[in-house]
Amino acid sequence: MQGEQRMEEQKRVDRVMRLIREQLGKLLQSSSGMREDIVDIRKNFWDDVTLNFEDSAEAAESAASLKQQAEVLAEREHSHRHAEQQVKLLRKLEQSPYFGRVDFIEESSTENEQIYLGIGSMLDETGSNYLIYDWRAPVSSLYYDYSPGPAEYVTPTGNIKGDMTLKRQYVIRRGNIVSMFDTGVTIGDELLQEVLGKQSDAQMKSIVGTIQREQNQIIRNERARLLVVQGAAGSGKTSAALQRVAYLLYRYRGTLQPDQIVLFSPNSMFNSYVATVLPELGEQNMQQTTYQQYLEHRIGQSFALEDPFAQMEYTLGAMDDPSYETRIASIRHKSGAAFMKVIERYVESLGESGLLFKAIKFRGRKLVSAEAIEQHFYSLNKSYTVPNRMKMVADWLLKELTRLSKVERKKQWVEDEMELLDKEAYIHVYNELRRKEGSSSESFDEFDREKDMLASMIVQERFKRLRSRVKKLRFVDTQTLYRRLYENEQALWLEEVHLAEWEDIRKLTVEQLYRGELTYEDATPYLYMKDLIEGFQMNTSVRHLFIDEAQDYSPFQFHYLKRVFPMAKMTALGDLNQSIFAHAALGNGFDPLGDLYNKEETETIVLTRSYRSTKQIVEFTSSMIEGGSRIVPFNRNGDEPTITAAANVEELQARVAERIRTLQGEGAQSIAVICKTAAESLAAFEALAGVCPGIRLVEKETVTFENGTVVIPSYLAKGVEFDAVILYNASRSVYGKESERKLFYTACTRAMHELHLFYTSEPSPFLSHAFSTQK
Ligand SMILES: Nc1ncnc2c1ncn2[C@@H]1O[C@H](COP(=O)(O)OP(=O)(O)OP(=O)(O)O)[C@@H](O)[C@H]1O
Repeated sequence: MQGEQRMEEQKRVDRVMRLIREQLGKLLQSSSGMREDIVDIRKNFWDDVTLNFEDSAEAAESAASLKQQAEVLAEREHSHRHAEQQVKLLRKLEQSPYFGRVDFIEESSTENEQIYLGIGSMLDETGSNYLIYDWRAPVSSLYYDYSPGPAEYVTPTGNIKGDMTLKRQYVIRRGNIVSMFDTGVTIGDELLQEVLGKQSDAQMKSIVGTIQREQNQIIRNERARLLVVQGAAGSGKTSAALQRVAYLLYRYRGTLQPDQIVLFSPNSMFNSYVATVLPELGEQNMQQTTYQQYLEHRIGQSFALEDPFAQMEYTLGAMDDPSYETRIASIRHKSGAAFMKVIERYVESLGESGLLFKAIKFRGRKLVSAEAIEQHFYSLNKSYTVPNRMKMVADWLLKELTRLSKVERKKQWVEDEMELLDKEAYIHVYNELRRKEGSSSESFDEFDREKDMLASMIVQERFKRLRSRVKKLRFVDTQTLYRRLYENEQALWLEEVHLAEWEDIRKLTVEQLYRGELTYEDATPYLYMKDLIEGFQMNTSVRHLFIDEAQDYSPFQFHYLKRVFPMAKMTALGDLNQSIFAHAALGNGFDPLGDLYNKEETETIVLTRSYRSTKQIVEFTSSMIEGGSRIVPFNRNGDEPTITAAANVEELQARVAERIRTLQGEGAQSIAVICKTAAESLAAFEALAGVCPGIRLVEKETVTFENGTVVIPSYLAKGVEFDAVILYNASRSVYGKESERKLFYTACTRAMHELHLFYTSEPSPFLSHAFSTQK
């Protein structure tokens, strides 16, 4: 029976493969025809339109002809792009046409329909029956959500109920069924076993064939304004997020463009790590960025801006700094949503008095003084908001500039510059005058008017920068205003800051700001203040915001993002056990998303099954954290993690090098030596480079993720995985403080198949459980 079924299925695969090849052949032929057409049209574009501008009727006809030709070209280009996408999809289907099947009898029918699922849809030769359904089609969710038995799926027009009579999975390679099995459980473990047992790629994998039920809920969620995914390390949060992007682009094709989806990822290297997953699914990529990139874009050159990794290096390594405790308190305080209130009150008070402006200067002279701007601002009706008044000030300044530019034209410097003008400028002015006055006049004041015009041209050119600065509201002194927030010790806006450390935080911040430094914890509050004064720079075109590693964002940052992207639904994916930033490191109840949206708009999905690591590694790592017993390992066995003691650093390095060579010898594709900080990484790299050829150092500037052997600081390894992880120095002296527990856990959970830890003198206390179970 089994054999017969398999033969039947193979026959179907053969038929589908034949059709794929036929369709591919036809498409290639017609698409090459289309390409030639396009090249032809582009080449002969101007020959095929009739251009005649003699009178208005002729000109209108020319315009129509031009438009028509452009439309033909656009239409061909569109069809060609579509054909190309279709070719790409068929090429992928040719590798493996489908991975699953469900048989389903709808409640109102007796027909047992067979639904085959693949990475894209395909119709039969009649064009009316689906041979393969796209995995994102409504009916396909049956496969992910149910076992055989009563089942239903959601369509845009309502729910369809029925009975699933069969669920089958396939592994098909180049047109041959390699394996096939019927499954009772949601998605059979056998296939997952096979997928997870593989070596890691340099890029993230697409998981369409083995998406789990809980993951499917994330992927297809359409209701929630805020979808929170709290999932254990390696539970597929990032994977599900990427499939969700693909799903949304499919579900809303035609209305949702890839650039209306933004993914905030933990670092630039991570972008290259996930970059290829979506094209793999046949989609163009969404926009990817990091929070730091956004800050840099907004803050520009105004300050020397610290990045989150520099902040992390400080919190991990600068315990000897006398201001250390103050800085940590400062980070915590400025990360909270309550601090937003302080800034709001401050800006409110600025509406009454205290705003600071910069004079508009030109050639070393003040054109409009700061006092004049201030006076104008406060003369405006106070019932207008601060940003509205700011806009009015800008309009007033632009008018002032127009007036002042006329005065400026008479200045000697203009005369001087005129002498230096080249011939083209003169010709240009001459022609302009002719154009304005018609060809007739050769009047006596010609020379004066030419001079006037040249002067106006020179001044206008130089005033351009001033105007653009005014339009950007650069006349507001936001840098000093931010410092003032801290300078005044008894200010009203600080009323609610009941913090023992506040006095020290205040002083420390003022010092930093005097030095022109803006710390990472100050960056978002600064922007918030700036936006409250100048008006929010909102992005209303983005419809979906994905925040990966959400636990690394502060509540303040989340509220801020919500304001910047007011039209976007938010999907926040995180693991509180991997909260490695100082603002969260100690608070176990830390919940950055607490009150972002109200309850009706928020949905939370918890993932507890961990797919990345072997059972042994999951059991080992989950013993390090509170609530770790809730993490369910996927049933995939491997070697126990090892913990090796070394007498001193030299021996530790020799042992690590030996382990690397063994792993390389065993064929591990990706090996990471994870260190705590950048400084430790550099030292490790220098010690290992001579003895482990090909080893590379990953730094925060590294932008591409590649396979091989790397030395990497813990916080850059976030979100990424490796076949084997070596924890370079798991000594108590390195990971001893409670606040380092989550960092340690994050580092260890990067391992897929093997985990090896090394230490000198005393092991980290986070390993105590591992030791007690070893004995
Ligand atoms: N349904 C699935 N089928 C096959 N592989 C899966 C599935 N879900 C997750 N994986 C694999 O598990 C690994 C971990 O997934 P992913 O990186 O998305 O997890 P994560 O929750 O974002 O992890 P972390 O928080 O630790 O960075 C990846 O190799 C991914 O391909």
